[in-house]
Amino acid sequence: MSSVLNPAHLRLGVNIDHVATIRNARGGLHPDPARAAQIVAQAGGDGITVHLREDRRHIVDGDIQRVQDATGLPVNLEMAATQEMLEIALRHRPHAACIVPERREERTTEGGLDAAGLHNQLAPIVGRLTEAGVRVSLFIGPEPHQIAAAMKLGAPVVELHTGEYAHATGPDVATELRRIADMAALAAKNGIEPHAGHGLTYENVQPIAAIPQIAELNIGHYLIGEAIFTGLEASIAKMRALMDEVR
Ligand SMILES: CC(=O)[C@@H](O)[C@H](O)COP(=O)(O)O
Ligand SMILES: NCC(=O)COP(=O)(O)O
Repeated sequence: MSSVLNPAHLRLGVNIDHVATIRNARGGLHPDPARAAQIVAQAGGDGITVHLREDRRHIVDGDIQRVQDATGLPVNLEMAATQEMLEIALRHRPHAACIVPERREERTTEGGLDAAGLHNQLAPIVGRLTEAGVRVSLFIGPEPHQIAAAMKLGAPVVELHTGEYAHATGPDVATELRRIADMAALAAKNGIEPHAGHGLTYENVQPIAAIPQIAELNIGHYLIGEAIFTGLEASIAKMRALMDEVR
C-alpha cells in the first residue's frame, strides 16, 4: 500500500536549528549541529531538518554539508522561496526541501506559505528542485485552498503548520485539530503526502501523531529545549515513544 494512504511508520524529523542558535550565541563551534545530527541518528530519528534562514540566525551555509555528511539520514532543508536559497538547495541536493514563508523580523515561522497567492513565484522553484531530484514540500496552513494550490504546483508533500493548534486553548484545540486532520485527509486523498510540524511538545503531540494520514512530524525547538535537561538522545526517545503509543 502506498505510504500516502497508510504510512506504516510515523517518521520523526528532528529540527536541529536551535543547537546552532546556542552555538551562535558565542560565535564559536560548540555545540555543533553535526554532532547533534549524529545523536538524532543514534536516538532513532528518521531525518534531520534544518532551516537556513535568510538572516542566518541559526544554521549557516557551512552547516548544510557538514550535517549531510554527519549521518546517512535524509536531510530536509527548509528554505524561503528565493533565488539565493534555490541555488543553495541545488548545490546541496538534500533529500527534501520544504518551502516556508519568511519574514525577517518574525520570531519564528508564524504562519503557512501562501501557495495559492504565490503560484507564479513558486512554480519555477518547485520545478527546478523536482528536476534536481529533491522532494519538494510546502509548509502551509491547514486550508483547503492551500492544498489545491499544492496540487496545482505538483508538490508531492505538504507540511501542515501546527502552530495555531499548539497555541490554542479550550475548545479551540479541538477546532484546530479537526482542521489539521481534515486537511491531512484531503491531501492524502489527492496523492499528496501530509507532514506536520511547528510548536509540537510532549503534551500536544499525540493527537497530531494519531492522524492516520500524517507520515512525518518535524519537531525542533521543544526537543532541543528538553535536551538541556535530559540530553538530546533522551528527549528524542521520549518523543518517539509518545508518537508510537498512538500509531
Ligand atoms: C519552519 C519552521 O517551523 C522551523 O524552521 C522552525 O521553527 C525553526 O525555528 P525558527 O522558526 O525559530 O527559526
Ligand atoms: N517545520 C517545523 C519544524 O521544523 C520544527 O518546528 P519547531 O518544533 O521548532 O516549532
